[in-house]
Amino acid sequence: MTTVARPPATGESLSIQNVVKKFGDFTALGGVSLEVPSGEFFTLLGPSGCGKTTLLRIIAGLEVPTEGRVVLLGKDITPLPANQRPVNTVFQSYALFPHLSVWENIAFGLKSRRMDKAEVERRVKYGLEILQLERFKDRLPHQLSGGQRQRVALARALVNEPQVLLLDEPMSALDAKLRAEVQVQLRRLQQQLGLTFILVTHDQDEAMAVSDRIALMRMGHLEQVGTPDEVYERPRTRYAAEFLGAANLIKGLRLPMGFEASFGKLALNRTPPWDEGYVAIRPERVRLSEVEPRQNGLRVRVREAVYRGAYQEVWLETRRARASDELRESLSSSAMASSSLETRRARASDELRESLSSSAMASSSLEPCDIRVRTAPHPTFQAGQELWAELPADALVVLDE
Ligand SMILES: Nc1ncnc2c1ncn2[C@@H]1O[C@H](COP(=O)(O)OP(=O)(O)OP(=O)(O)O)[C@@H](O)[C@H]1O
Repeated sequence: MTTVARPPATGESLSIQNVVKKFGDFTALGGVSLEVPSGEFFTLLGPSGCGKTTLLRIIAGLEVPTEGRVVLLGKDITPLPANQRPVNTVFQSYALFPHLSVWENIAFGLKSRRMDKAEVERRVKYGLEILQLERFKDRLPHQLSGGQRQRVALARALVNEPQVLLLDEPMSALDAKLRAEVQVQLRRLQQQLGLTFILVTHDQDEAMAVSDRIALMRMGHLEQVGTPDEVYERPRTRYAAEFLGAANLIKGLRLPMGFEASFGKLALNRTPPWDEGYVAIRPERVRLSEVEPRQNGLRVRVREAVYRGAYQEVWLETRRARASDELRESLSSSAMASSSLETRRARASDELRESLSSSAMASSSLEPCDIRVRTAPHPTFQAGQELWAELPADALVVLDE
């Protein structure tokens, strides 16, 4: 790819100020505020229907906000129609003209703006070069692969020299392998050009791979905004922890020096803001060993271990989870003789009581808890194996809600 000097960051930004969007009685965006510095790759991430496309369309000028403003480089662009904004959008469908060649597709918008012929030539040549499309310039869209079509759509948007490029799920039509390639190209292109890119996606891997910052959206609100590692390593809520990869969510009670879960006490690095709530730990942060760790060690039993090539996924049952499973089993067995039922019920509930490490716990709503671990593929673990699991304090994230 051609090397183009990245312009110095101006520090000026796209500013979304208190944007509300209502469709009749339905509130699609409930007061969203955001600052995106120039030259940033910013991603709106969230599940279907959370409002990310609506926000993108408001930035593009394709939708009018019910309340709030969109300010670009210090100028309020809220009243400007789409074609007068220094913003271009690449859509999911690419929307190429099937009867026009690659060259003509890229030139189309420029020509319709009655741009000088020499300038059209210069810009199309630049677009073909930056997206490595020179060899395909005379082909029709149906003679291109999905990835090549996607690059034509990008070139067509870039030749308009927008200040902000909006990307609405531009990779969703590509297969997984090609998508990963295009992600790398897109990131490299954005860094070369130093343009502001705003991407909409529901794919968390994609968001992590390309973005400087991610805004995780939930039902018309921003749940959390941060760099990929901030949102992954330090999710603030259960929703954020679960949306960005797998997480063990452990419910418990605040103690003066930590936290008490159904299976025992854990040291934390931060005092929880609640009396009863959740901490999270990523499966790859749990350590397994034969020897008791110095801190935050749990005696566990392997419920299931699945070999996945590059890693191994292990489900562990904690002592409390096991005791309560046994209790449930013994209570639900109708075939048992009533005398033996009484004995077993008494034994199981004794075990359960024993495993409750505090009296506060007995009255709380703490659920038994399995721990999911992602670890090296070897040595392989076996179902039934007894082990120690360490939940390091620095990997336990106290969730606010
Ligand atoms: N023109 C419209 N009229 C009524 N409701 C709409 C309109 N456009 C969007 N909505 C609703 O607003 C909500 C947000 O839609 P939006 O398209 O922004 O979601 P999204 O997060 O981009 O989802 P997806 O990933 O499925 O595209 C949805 O519940 C949708 O049904």
